[in-house]
Amino acid sequence: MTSILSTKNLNLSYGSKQTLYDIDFSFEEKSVTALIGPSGCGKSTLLRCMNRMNDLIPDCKITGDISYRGENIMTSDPVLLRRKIGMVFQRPNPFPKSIYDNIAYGPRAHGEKDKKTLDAVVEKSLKGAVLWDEVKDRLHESALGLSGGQQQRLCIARTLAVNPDVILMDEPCSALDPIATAKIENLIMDLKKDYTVIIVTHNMQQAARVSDITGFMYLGKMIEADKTTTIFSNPHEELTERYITGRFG
Ligand SMILES: Nc1ncnc2c1ncn2[C@@H]1O[C@H](COP(=O)(O)OP(=O)(O)OP(=O)(O)O)[C@@H](O)[C@H]1O
Repeated sequence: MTSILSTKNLNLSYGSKQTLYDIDFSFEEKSVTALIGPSGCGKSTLLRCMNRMNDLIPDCKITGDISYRGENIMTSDPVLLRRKIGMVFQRPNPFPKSIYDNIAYGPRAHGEKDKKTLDAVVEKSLKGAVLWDEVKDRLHESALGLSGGQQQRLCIARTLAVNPDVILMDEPCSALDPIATAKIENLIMDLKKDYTVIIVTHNMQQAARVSDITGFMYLGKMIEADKTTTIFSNPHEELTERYITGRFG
């Protein structure tokens, strides 16, 4: 396995409140990594560091290194970085536009004007997010008319449309019912053939089902990270065991 993103001595504070402590972590290419841990332990904060979403938060101070394919992300262009490291949020957030225009938005913003090319990107991205068959006959209808689960797959398709390398997912199923959740989970397992996926989840069964590697965080520290099967069957740290057996959190 090859490391695609890594952190070294990563510390982060919001104002005077330190939230991440000395995180040393490597994310492996074309695999699914789940970040788990009790509420407030810093999972989303760590995820947001990976495409510099925390830059948008005033008073957020980061020290240490984060590298993406060997390059320091703190000195790279954040717009290009976010194209390569896309993000899917907790609540589906389609634009109030047609299904087609949601997907074409990113490529157009990057200068693509050719209709045939855009048509092909829209089809490929929707197929990649396993949504094409459900929407191919209504591409020019509003995305807001889709169900919650369809909207979340649309948001994943919108991320795929700009040809990312890594997809960050922050609790992507927390607003969805079990059937829609199962579809997204299957999609995540499919996506790792072509992409690196990092997912924050509160749902330990979900982490166990979809991820190859799991990192357990507690109070801003990465307590333990290992193969998901090891974390859930034979964790090294007692704290991890207590968390995964439901004794706290
Ligand atoms: N924009 C912000 N400004 C100030 N503090 C923040 C901000 N975002 C998060 N925090 C604080 O940082 C800590 C970690 O939050 P974070 O959202 O990363 O945790 P989490 O593990 O993802 O939690 P949850 O599982 O509840 O989403 C919390 O104490 C939170 O209140």
